[in-house]
Amino acid sequence: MTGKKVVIGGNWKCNGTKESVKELIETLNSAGDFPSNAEVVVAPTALHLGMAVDGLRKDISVSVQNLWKEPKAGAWTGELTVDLIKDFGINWAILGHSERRAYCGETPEIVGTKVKIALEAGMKVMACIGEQLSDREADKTMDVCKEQLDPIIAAVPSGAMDRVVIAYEPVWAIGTGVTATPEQAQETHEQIRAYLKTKIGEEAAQGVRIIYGGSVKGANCQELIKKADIDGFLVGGASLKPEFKDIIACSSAKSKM
Ligand SMILES: O=C(CO)COP(=O)(O)O
Repeated sequence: MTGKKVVIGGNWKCNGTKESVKELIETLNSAGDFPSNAEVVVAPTALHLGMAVDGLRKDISVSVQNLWKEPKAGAWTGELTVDLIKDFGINWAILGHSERRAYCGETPEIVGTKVKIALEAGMKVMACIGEQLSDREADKTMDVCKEQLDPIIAAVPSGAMDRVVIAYEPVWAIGTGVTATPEQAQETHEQIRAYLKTKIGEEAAQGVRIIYGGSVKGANCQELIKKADIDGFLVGGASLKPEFKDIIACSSAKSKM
């Protein structure tokens, strides 16, 4: 049995109405006890953060989906700085999501800067990495992951690695219904952990939670979570549905390993 908690993240992306978010909060609040080894985090849109912070049961943490690359509030129209986020009682950030890399011009260096800002402010981070289909086909999966990982690892202040979760999300599996097979996901997670070992040492690398994202559902989470280097999930579409409860529940399989 590993001592690590299983991270189950729900990335709501740019979805939700006041009504649907209210319903989702009620569904999660009435979901019964979660496995004791599950760490559940949901990331609503910026507009719905307040509803989630006020409305969700206290064993569900709330995350932002992004934050600004400067630490202090000020003249940054349209942005959220880490001091405002923390003031709201929010301690988690998803950073470097592939959609932000692809559509908002976030380079590996910008992601590194944001990781540093969040960690220096005491927050926990789900730092996302992952290759495109063309990278995988060209056998470049780990080259891309390393390029994205390097600035993230370099950004971690001393002693803060336990607040970093690496979310491996192959872009070809996001929102497509095509999940990486448990074997494919395990293979890359294992390679990511091996690379982390070369950077931060064996013990620290073993402690890092590496979670998988890309078309995770109630129907496939059981097989994925059994894999040795899969320490949880970052869920998109299915996190907006009642089946998110089933994905949380599968954490218990890890406590038996
Ligand atoms: O991008 C994701 C989570 O951050 C995954 O999204 P889907 O679960 O909808 O494929």
